[in-house]
Amino acid sequence: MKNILLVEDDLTYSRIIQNFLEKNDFKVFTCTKLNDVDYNLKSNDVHLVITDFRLPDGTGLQVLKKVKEKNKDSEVILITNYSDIRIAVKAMKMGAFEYITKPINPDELLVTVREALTNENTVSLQDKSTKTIGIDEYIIGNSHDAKKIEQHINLVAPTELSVIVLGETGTGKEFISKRIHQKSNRSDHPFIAIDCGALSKELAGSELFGHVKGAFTGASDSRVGHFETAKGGTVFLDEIGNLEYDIQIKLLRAIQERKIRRIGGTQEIEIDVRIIAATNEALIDQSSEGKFREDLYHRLNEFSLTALPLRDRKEDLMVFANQFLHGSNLKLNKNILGFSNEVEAIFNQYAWPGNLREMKNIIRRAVLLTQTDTIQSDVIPEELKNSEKTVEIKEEIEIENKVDIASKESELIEKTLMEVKYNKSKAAKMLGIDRKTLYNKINKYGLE
Ligand SMILES: Nc1ncnc2c1ncn2[C@@H]1O[C@H](COP(=O)(O)OP(=O)(O)OP(=O)(O)O)[C@@H](O)[C@H]1O
Repeated sequence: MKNILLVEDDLTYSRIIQNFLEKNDFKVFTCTKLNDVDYNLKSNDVHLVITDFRLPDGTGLQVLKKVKEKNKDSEVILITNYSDIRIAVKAMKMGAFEYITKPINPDELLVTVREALTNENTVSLQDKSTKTIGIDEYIIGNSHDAKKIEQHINLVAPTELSVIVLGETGTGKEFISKRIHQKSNRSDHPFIAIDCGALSKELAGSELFGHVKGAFTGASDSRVGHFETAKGGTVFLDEIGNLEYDIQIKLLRAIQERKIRRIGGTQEIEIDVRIIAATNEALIDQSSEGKFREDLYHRLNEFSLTALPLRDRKEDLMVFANQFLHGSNLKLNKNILGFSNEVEAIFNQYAWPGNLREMKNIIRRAVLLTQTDTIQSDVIPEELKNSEKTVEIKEEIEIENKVDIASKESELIEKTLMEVKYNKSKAAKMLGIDRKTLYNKINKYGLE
């Protein structure tokens, strides 16, 4: 029996969900606050967490962060209101398995829970494991751009070049990377996907390169890192822009020397991996601003590919929609034939901030709720029907991202300055920027 932790402060609601899931053979633990999550994760062998967004002492995103810190492969389902679409997109970006919206449709909840728990990556929160992606069908698309991406994949796959895949969240960067691996000479060896955003600062080095027994408090056994596990295969570094600066240095050394040393160890271990990294476009700016090491960026960027946002792939839009419809029909045992003209029109004007992932989720939900043979607009979320709001959401997401990057950059500069006792030449060197840029940034963020 699989164990679920439900974090919901509305006790009536919590009881209803708990009863419903227990009737369907799940064991459900409940708590009402963010503060109680740690205790519950520790004391119960939890396989899946379902959390409401609004909690009395925090948010579902904080729950998500806690769970992912404990084990990045564990799945979290977030419950939101329709009006919280931006939160939902953010949650997906942070690694939530799915978001479902209130009022909860029991069938939708059950399908989502079952999917999360049968996901081949799902492991108990008490386990530790790396993530390998499932074999979902890869769709090429019909547009000129889509065909060009496929050509580039075919071109670069058999080489040993490191690749950077650029693109917004949910555009298929991981899918593209996996396809490169599958078409490469390394395809019989592992494809190890690492979400750099979910690596904790303390354990990132150990996750990537392993550690020896006693290397740090809590290292009671030695451990093999992802670079060794991936021997002969491909390491996929997702959200590479989130790697801590000191890990960037270690990574650069590993790539250059083709050798690693486990944390706390003295022995040099040869590695045989190809690296594919994914990021959003901001990495180029981050690199020139010193947040991401330029030398590492160039090492990784021997070849680059860009996954286009869905809103710029109008020709491919319905190809994806129909394929996702087909996939959902199979999964949910339905036989829905297509979309109404109105739904197609809605899809065409929507900005799709969550790109393919968002589309797949919306179609799956629509399939679940449709009782006729065509998907009509009544099962499509309201947000999609209001294009002005769509543009607004997109702009707000962009602003949020910018603010986020700026605050991280300011933190990094401050930390570096403190480390080198405010010696600006040293700080600029460590950050990989010139002194003038550093002075400008100190002024910009008021760090003096
Ligand atoms: N070419 C494709 N064919 C079919 N489905 C796809 C394709 N690309 C992406 N998808 C669907 O979109 C989802 C998101 O893709 P993926 O995880 O590769 O995006 P991503 O850009 O790596 O996202 P993130 O930036 O959030 O890590 C996948 O789970 C898959 O269902």
